[in-house]
Amino acid sequence: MIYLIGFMGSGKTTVANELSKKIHLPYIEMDESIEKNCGMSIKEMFKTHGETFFRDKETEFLKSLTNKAIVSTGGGVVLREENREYLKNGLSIYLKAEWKTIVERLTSDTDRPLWKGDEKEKKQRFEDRLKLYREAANEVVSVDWKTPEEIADEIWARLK
Ligand SMILES: Nc1ncnc2c1ncn2[C@@H]1O[C@H](COP(=O)(O)OP(=O)(O)OP(=O)(O)O)[C@@H](O)[C@H]1O
Ligand SMILES: O=C(O)C1=C[C@@H](O)[C@@H](O)[C@H](O)C1
Ligand SMILES: [Mg+2]
Repeated sequence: MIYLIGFMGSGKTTVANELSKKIHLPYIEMDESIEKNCGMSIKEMFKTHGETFFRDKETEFLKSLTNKAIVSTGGGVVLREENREYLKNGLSIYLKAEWKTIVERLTSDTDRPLWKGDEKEKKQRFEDRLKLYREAANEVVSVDWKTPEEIADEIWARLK
């Protein structure tokens, strides 16, 4: 299993799509799959059942995958230690983005329930997560100033 991990907006979905075409492996979108399984959007899930409910579903889904695939994970999948250990046992690639890159990409986003609050709150969440991504990663790839294709090529080169 190849897991792409990283903060919201780092490009996991975009790069998973690109990598999938390159190496002919199916790609799974964790957020979307969980939404489908639960019959509601993540935004709705946070609102009606709370974050813990979503995090339980996330761990459950992560551990349920069996067939080899590229998995675009949710940005917060690294919050639980058991998930970090699980990811590290596969092949997990951390798409590392600068704060500035994230802000540029998510400026007008309203769908991500944890992309909220003032700039300071969002930046704090970003900084608190950095060490968790590193802890869960087998490989780190910087994504700033690179096209999705260049990033997919770099990942592919490291996998060979
Ligand atoms: N390398 C890139 N260069 C320029 N724009 C990019 C790049 N990668 C992603 N983007 C853009 O940034 C935004 C966020 O990307 P994407 O949805 O792939 O991130 P994500 O890591 O999957 O986020 P989330 O964790 O919230 O699902 C999208 O609008 C996407 O088109
Ligand atoms: O960073 C996070 O905690 C999240 C990222 C998204 O991918 C979703 O999984 C959800 O919005 C939570
Ligand atoms: Mg995504």
